[in-house]
Amino acid sequence: MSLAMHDFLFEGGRGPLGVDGAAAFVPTENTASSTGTAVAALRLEGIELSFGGVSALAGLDLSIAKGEIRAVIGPNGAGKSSLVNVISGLYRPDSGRVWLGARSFAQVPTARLASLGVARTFQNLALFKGLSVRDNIVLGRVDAARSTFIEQLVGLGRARREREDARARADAIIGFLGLGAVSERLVGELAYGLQKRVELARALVAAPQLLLLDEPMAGMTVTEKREMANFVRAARDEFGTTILLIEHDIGVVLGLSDRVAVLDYGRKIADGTPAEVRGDPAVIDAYLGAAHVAQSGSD
Ligand SMILES: Nc1ncnc2c1ncn2[C@@H]1O[C@H](COP(=O)(O)OP(=O)(O)OP(=O)(O)O)[C@@H](O)[C@H]1O
Repeated sequence: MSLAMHDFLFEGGRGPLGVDGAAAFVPTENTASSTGTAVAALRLEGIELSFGGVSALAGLDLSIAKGEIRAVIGPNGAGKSSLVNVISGLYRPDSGRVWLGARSFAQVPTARLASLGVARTFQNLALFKGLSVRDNIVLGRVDAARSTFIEQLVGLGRARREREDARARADAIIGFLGLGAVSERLVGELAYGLQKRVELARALVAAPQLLLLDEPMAGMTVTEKREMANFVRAARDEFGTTILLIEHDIGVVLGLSDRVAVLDYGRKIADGTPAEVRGDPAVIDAYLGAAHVAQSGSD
């Protein structure tokens, strides 16, 4: 991809999580490294969340550096989805804070996610099955539009420019993710693996700085998983997108991620590079032990 195309697609560094954008905010203590210089793209601080008597997240700390592919894994019920829902503001933690760049929240404002530079995909597809691939992807950009409802209704000025921009960006993402041949097809007619790719496209078209991928490879064939892993890596490499990956397929996670955090009963029991996590006895006990290996092998 040319630099011009990159700049066109992703306004890297100018958004709320970007280096330039960070200057617009009040200085904070949100540092990702011991040198105290880098601001993490995302940092969770002491997140507690429970449902009735059930603790879903128990004092969770987690940080993601800019441009990192960061996986969170763990057995069923470990708290992975709760984590994504806290980051995207669907759940308000009982205590703790979520830092997006230099801004911190007790509860992330879901309605402002796009303007905060955050996009997500869902465990179960959340696409409009009766619309074309292209229209679904355009809608991902429209979510990030700044024009008012009246401007959009009248279709003039800023709203018209945003619509043209959304179409152009959708075309570029369609090319980037190899969806050109199916761009006019209805999403509901596509194979499941392709639908998941459309969902990735819809998230990427908003030019997010932080992308939350909730089980992006669930239900895919081995080939589809490999393709999806390549696209996720390409998105990070080309656009510098920071990625939080929730995924059950350990092979995919270890091959794709820079760092892996392992949850069990809402607690982080390990955190490190794929090689470190793979050899951690606590992880082997809690998750990669014989029972879990057998179970994940049957997915
Ligand atoms: N909305 C909810 N209401 C009640 N309990 C919930 C809710 N969401 C999560 N929980 C509970 O919180 C705990 C963590 O669940 P969560 O879905 O976050 O785990 P998970 O790691 O995503 O699991 P899975 O891999 O099966 O999707 C579980 O005990 C679950 O039953």
